[in-house]
Amino acid sequence: MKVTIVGAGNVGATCADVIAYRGIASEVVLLDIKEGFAEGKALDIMQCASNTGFNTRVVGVTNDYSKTAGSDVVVITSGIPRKPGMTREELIGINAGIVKSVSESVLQYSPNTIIVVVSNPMDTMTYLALKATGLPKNRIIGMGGALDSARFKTYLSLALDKPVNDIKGMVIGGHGDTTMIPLTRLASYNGVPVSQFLTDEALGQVAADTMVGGATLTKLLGTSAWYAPGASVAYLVDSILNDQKKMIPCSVFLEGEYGQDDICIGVPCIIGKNGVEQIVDVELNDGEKELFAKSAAAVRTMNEALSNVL
Ligand SMILES: NC(=O)C1=CN([C@@H]2O[C@H](COP(=O)(O)OP(=O)(O)OC[C@H]3O[C@@H](n4cnc5c(N)ncnc54)[C@H](O)[C@@H]3O)[C@@H](O)[C@H]2O)C=CC1
Ligand SMILES: O=C([O-])CC(=O)C(=O)O
Repeated sequence: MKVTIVGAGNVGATCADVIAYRGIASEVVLLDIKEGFAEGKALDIMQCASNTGFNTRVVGVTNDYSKTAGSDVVVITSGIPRKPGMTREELIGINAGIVKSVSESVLQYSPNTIIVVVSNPMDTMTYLALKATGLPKNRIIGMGGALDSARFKTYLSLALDKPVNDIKGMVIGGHGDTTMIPLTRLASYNGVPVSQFLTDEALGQVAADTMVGGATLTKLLGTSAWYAPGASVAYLVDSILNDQKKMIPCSVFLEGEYGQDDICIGVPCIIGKNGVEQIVDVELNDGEKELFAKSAAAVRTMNEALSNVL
């Protein structure tokens, strides 16, 4: 199985590293516009193989899309990240043009591929990739919910002082500081609702920390995060390539689901070899429905800014 990752920066290279290390694909192509950069990252990752025990071939190329031909999955991480104090939405001016041209270029060589969009503002970039390529909606997947849910589970684990892998939880809605919706009501510690162990105040704090999870890291690091984002993309790619049919919140095109139309936004999906195989209809309560509608309204406003590229 072959995966191409466009953008060999922090997120793209980390994703390639996790995919190789875990043997998720037999070949990974890293592509970047910076001369020699992807080649260097690929070589560095390949030189881990004998000491960590993987056999994945990692190839780096400078803007040569012919080397990406026949990819089963293409991950788009190309574009600029935010700096402290910025929102993801402020990246649209530069990233929209990049995501549009990259998604068109990859399809020339991999017409049957599934595209995973990572570049921010991710929900709007996913919508742009879908509209620009005209691909069927099951083949365009925005990655944000897998990461936000990982952060949610991390903060729950810290608040509960329990192992993170005993905790289940999902974040839906937009991938923005104010648009994501951590589903605290449905989160559990080995099947037991976390509300049995945490006060409303503590749960509210977990939700608030989750929502600004990316901003917190951006402030600490001076640029946005990459370890958990790269691992979250690899987790999603694994579910596609190995047809795991995991339920993962992803930004996908809605046609009536969750009361929304003509928008890409995070909802729980079954992810397998066909990409988005099902949108799972979780019964939300009135408060959650209201938050989802507000989140969708904000994403829709952002999408209006695409009128000059679409
Ligand atoms: N959806 C999510 O959950 C997350 C999204 N992100 C987003 O991912 C994007 C990448 O973040 P980082 O890797 O930290 O940035 P980075 O700056 O480390 O890497 C971006 C790379 O894209 C390359 N690039 C730019 N234009 C290109 C083009 N036309 N073709 C090929 N490559 C091109 C640059 O040369 C650079 O190497 C940002 O937009 C960031 O906001 C980051 C983390 C999580
Ligand atoms: O915070 C950012 O800008 C990058 C991102 O989407 C994340 O880490 O969640």
